[in-house]
Amino acid sequence: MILELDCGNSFIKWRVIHAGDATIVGGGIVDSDQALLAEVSALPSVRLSGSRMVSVRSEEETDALCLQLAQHFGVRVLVAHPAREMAGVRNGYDDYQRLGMDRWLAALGAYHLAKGACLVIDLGTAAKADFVAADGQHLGGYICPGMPLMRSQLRTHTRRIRYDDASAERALISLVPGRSTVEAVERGCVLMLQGFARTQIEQAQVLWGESFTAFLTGGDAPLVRDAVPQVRVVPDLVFVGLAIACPLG
Ligand SMILES: Nc1ncnc2c1ncn2[C@@H]1O[C@H](COP(=O)(O)OP(=O)(O)O)[C@@H](O)[C@H]1O
Ligand SMILES: CC(C)(COP(=O)(O)O)[C@@H](O)C(=O)NCCC(=O)O
Ligand SMILES: [K+]
Repeated sequence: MILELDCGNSFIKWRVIHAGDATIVGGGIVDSDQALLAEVSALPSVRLSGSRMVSVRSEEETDALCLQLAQHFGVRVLVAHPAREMAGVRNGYDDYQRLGMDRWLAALGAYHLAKGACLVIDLGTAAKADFVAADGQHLGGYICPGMPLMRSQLRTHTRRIRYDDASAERALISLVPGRSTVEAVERGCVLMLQGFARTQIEQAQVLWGESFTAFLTGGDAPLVRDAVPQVRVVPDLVFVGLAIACPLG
């Protein structure tokens, strides 16, 4: 069994797959290293033969987690590193090492699935878009604040915007103009995300007409999927790319 990890700025996404056929044994989303160790340990009869990881966290945090995983489960963790070119995709950044590894792997995964021009919209802590042309050239992309950052900026930099998580969730049953602070903020931020996603689709249409595949991923993908019906929602897109970048026998 292989443990796969996607360490974002807010959450660690993990799953355990069978080494042979990649069927999924279990998985989850956790907000700390401790919670990760606890959840993976709680899987019944799990025997890990290897592990692979993508991380956008600091080198120190990433190394510390790898060490804990090695001590806990006795596995060496393969960590994905930047590349100029991989699996037919050429990194489009001026300095390829600066491109976020989650973006790079999602682009590899998308190109692998699309086998042609593709757009990735990834809605996590940050909202990201990346464009890969039909010949595999990564054209670059965009980074904006995602839902958690938009929310916390408003809460932090205003004096009268305060509400709890439960009312935030209730506010999103509809997107009509808000009649309370929580509704106005939550719905406003979702419309911003939807606008971001739509604009990226329009950019792709300008580049490629209708000859492209758009992918939507990241924890907040459900908030925009109805606004961009032409996208393919692939929650594990980063893991698709991770398997390409870090093959394990
Ligand atoms: N089960 C879940 N646990 C935590 N966040 C979730 C969950 N499902 C959806 N989300 C949403 O996903 C967002 C985080 O997305 P994610 O792609 O994991 O971010 P990152 O990779 O930056 O850590 C949160 O803002 C939250 O709204
Ligand atoms: C843009 C990001 C912060 C997104 O992180 P996430 O929302 O996945 O937690 C990450 O991809 C990153 O640190 N990128 C490096 C900068 C860049 O891609 O240009
Ligand atoms: K991410």
